[in-house]
This record gives sequence, structure tokens and C-alpha cells, in this order.
Amino acid sequence: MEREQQLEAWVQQITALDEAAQKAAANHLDDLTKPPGSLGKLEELTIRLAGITGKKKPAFSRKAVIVMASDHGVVEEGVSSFPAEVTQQMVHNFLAGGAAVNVLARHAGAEVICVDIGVNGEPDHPDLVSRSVRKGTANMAKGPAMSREEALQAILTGIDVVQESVKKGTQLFVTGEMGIGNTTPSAAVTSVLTGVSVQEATGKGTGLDQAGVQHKANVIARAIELNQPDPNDPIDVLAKVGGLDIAGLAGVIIGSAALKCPVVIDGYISTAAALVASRIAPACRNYMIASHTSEERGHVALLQTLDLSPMLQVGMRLGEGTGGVLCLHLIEAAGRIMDEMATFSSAGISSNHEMSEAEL
Ligand SMILES: Cc1cc2ncn([C@H]3O[C@H](COP(=O)(O)O)[C@@H](O)[C@H]3O)c2cc1C
Ligand SMILES: O=C(O)c1cccnc1
Repeated sequence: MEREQQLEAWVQQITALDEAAQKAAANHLDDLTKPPGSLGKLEELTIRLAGITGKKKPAFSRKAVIVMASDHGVVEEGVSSFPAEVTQQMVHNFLAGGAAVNVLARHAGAEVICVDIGVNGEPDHPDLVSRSVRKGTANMAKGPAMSREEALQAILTGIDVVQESVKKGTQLFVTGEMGIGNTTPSAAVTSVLTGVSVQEATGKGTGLDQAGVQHKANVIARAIELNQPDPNDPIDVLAKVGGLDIAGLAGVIIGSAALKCPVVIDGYISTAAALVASRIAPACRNYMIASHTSEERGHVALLQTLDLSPMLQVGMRLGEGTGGVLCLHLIEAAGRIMDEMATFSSAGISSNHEMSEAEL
């Protein structure tokens, strides 16, 4: 089957959330010994997780963060404060268990799946998922980052990695990435798909100074001008000014939604991928849990466009899936509330249902 049709078949699998399960979860939350709604976003999260899984009290014993690693040709324009070889070096760090995401994933009981979807090198490790589409993108300031077929292949790879992991029992995914320079294609994708200016979408990434950010914005504006991505064709946008990591994550999100797994969205790059995914498959938006607000400029515009409200605001701007994995503690907490809290009747506490209309 053609790649475009394969993707369409996955998109067609994504259904609306289970309303009956959501209602059952909401009713149970209202029976618990607390004023209705008083657990705030934990309650909204619980209801959404019920809708995604179709279970009033979903449990996620097996969770995985998928770290899509790839290189970006545009780095030769001087858009990052770190050299491109750090991508491959960090891949080895993930596989050795020493990166921030490894520490936070261990703490949250999640597996780290590191995927080479386009590293410019020869990373090698028994635990590496080697699914390279090409060895880094081309420099988007000089031409398209990749072909449409390569973008489709990267999306389908993301779906495939999810499918393989679901077969092993994974029930919930977190998006993560590693790719020096990847805030540059993320900003390009953000500007094209949300309509905010390149300036508003461009931030300091790993730590550019003001002049560096201005230079980065100029490179992005040039790439958009040169390649003319079609804002109504998300795959065209990915191919011309995107990245293999972003495309792979769009696939992770579409695959998670198709297989009824919640997908926790990390920071700026992951949310750019989430917007691409939602433009390809609007129904996948409801399967996304926004974890945190990144400090990277443009993240808020992405979240607003997706109408997602993140759980955490902790000033992070790292990526890798770190903010997403941190949010797993809240998902676990929401589950414990549903499982362990007493109800008004079990604890013998008067609920406001017992008050008369006049008293209320
Ligand atoms: C050591 C190190 C570890 C990282 N982990 C995530 N990133 C993050 O920084 C990069 C994006 O920023 P920019 O577009 O400015 O290059 C990505 O690799 C992202 O995952 C890292 C960056 C570095 C240097
Ligand atoms: O929010 C992110 O994901 C991010 C921000 C800056 C650099 N790397 C990642």
C-alpha cells in the first residue's frame, strides 16, 4: 500500500472518546469525600483518561517515553548554541541511562525507548531502535528538509514503534526527542501552522543570546520564503521545514490515539509535532495530555492553537520527554484518588445532595 494510504488507514481508526466511561468517572469523582471539582485539573485528567481508555478507573502499569533522535541540516547555519555531534553523543547517554529523562523515567516507573530516526552518524547499541529514514535532514535554508515520502516514512515509523510497544503491553506513551537544532524546524512549523510570526515562534533553544535568536529567526524566515510550505498540507510543512524527529513524534501521537492510549506531550518540539498530528488527524487531539508549559518562546501559541491546558508550570526548557515524564506522577496520583478515596456513603459523611434547595 502507498504510504499516504497506510497513514490514512491509521487516521480512520481514531475514534471519539468514550462518553459513557467519562460520565461514570465524573459521577464517581462527585461521590468522593470532597467538594465537587475541588481536585481541579486532576479531575479533568481522570475524566479524560477514562474517555481515552473506555474504563472508569484506568490503570497504567506499563508506560514508555519514546525519544525520537535525529539531526538537522540547518544547524550549519549557526542556529544552535551546541554542535550537531551532541545528538549522537546524547543517544549514547540515553542508552547508558545517564540523561535527565532516564533519571525522571526511572523515578516515574517508565521505560525509555530511544529511536534513531535520522541521526547523522552510526549510533550502535543493543537497546537502540534503529529506524533511520536518512542521516539527518538537508539544510532547509537551502531547499526542502526532506522529501514528502521521507516525511511519510518517518510518521509511519513513529506509529510502528508505538504498535510494537503496545504489543509488549505498554498502555501509555510520553513524547520525547533529541536533535541539536530541532527548535528551529519546530519554530518554522509553529509559524506556518498557527499563523504567528516567525519572531513570536522563535526562542533561544539551548541558550542563544538575543543576537543569536534574531539570526535564527532570519534563517527560519528565509527557509519558509524559499520552500513555500502549504499551511493546509501538514505533510508538506514537515517535509519542507520540519524534522525527522518531529515527523516521528507526529506518528507516535497518531499511533497512540489509534490504539486508544493516552499520549503525554512534552515541550516545544513535541507540541509542534502534536499540532502536525492534529492537522493530519483532528480526532487525535483528545488523546493528548499536555504536561507542562516550556519556557521556549512560541510554546504557548502552540498550546492555545491545540486548546490544551498543561498540568505543570515548572520553568523547564529541556525536551527529551522530561516534562512529560514528570507529569506521570500526576497521572498516577489521579488513579490513586479514584481507587483509594472514600465515598460520602462509605465514610458516613453528609454530601451536599442531602441539603434542600432552600439551604443551597
Ligand atoms: C546536552 C544537551 C542535552 C539535551 N537534551 C535535550 N536537548 C534539547 O536541545 C535541543 C534543541 O535546542 P537547539 O535547537 O537550541 O539545538 C534538542 O536536542 C532538545 O532535545 C538537549 C541539548 C543539549 C545540548
Ligand atoms: O521545550 C522544549 O522541548 C525545548 C526547549 C528548548 C530546548 N529544547 C527543548
